[in-house]
Amino acid sequence: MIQLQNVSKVFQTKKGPLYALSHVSLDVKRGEIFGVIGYSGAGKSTLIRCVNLLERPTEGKVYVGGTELTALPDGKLKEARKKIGMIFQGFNLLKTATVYENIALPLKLSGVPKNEIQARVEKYLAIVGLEDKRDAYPAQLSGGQKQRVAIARALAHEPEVLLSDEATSALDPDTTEAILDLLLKINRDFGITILLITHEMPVIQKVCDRVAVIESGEVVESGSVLDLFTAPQHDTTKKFVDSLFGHNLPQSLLDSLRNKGPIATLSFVGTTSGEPALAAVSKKFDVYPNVLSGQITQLKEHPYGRLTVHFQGEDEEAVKAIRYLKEQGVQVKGVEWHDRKHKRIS
Ligand SMILES: Nc1ncnc2c1ncn2[C@@H]1O[C@H](COP(=O)(O)OP(=O)(O)OP(=O)(O)O)[C@@H](O)[C@H]1O
Repeated sequence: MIQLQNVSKVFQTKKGPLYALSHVSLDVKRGEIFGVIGYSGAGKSTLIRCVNLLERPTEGKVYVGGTELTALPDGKLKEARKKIGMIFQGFNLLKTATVYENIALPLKLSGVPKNEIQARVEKYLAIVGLEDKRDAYPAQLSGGQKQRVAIARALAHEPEVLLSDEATSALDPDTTEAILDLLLKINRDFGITILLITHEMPVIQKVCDRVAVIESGEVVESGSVLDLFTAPQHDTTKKFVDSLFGHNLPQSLLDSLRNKGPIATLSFVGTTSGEPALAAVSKKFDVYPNVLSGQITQLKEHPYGRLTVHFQGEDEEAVKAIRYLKEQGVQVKGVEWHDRKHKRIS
């Protein structure tokens, strides 16, 4: 549905050319929610603005719905952009216009007939749950309500694609949840393909099917959210995933426990695989697994758990226990022994 082929964007600065994007290729499939995550300055805004050509790539091709936008003359580009809605961190509402007018005016400008405008505004205000605010001004709304108006404004053009530029970054956690639920609903009920950029891993975790990690203008890793959570390859991806699971156990505790058996990080997908396997370990082997910290979290489709476990007992028994867990499909990582010389577990 959205394809970036070898897209680069170079800004000319006083210090010379700056590659905000460097040979980026992405393929977002129809109907999916695709996230791009990266730290500040990684190139996220430039990337999303290249999709609707708010920013024109210096090099490369951009396709939306099979049309190469980068090849269109201005008139046709304007038409093609109607298929692409966009929402922003700062909402971008007209302060002097009511909620109704904020949604209606852009429709009028793009030539939608008057009776159709009213029907659409009412329909999409109902979908975002703001029928009672139609005559309010933006200043009279909360951040979450402003973003709902912006979403209704985007949907009123009945786009095939919605671009979300850090849409929840200015919102508190509860409001973020509610807006993300609304994006999930829009994706599910209208089949709208969503491309979002964010620096927040919980956003990726909650709504995305696939994700690309961007750093210094380059995609350093991409894949399904599940694959990136369970087997991150690049250091930046690991940092993002770890940010959700930091354990912060005191070093003195870890040092003293390591003398009595290894400490390992277990990860598993689904509620059934990890915990029962761990419970079986104490019955099958002469080892006592103590959970030092842990979290089971919900990815869009699957529960995903990560536990830090101390295996108290003789090393030989701990080796067997860890091997057994791996056989049960549990990923075992970061095994720390007090004496590493004789341990290899495959
Ligand atoms: N118009 C511009 N002129 C010059 N440099 C720019 C311009 N726009 C962006 N840049 C630079 O391009 C790089 C990527 O910027 P971009 O805004 O895309 O990053 P980002 O990941 O969205 O960051 P943030 O999360 O802080 O918004 C940065 O080094 C930025 O300074």
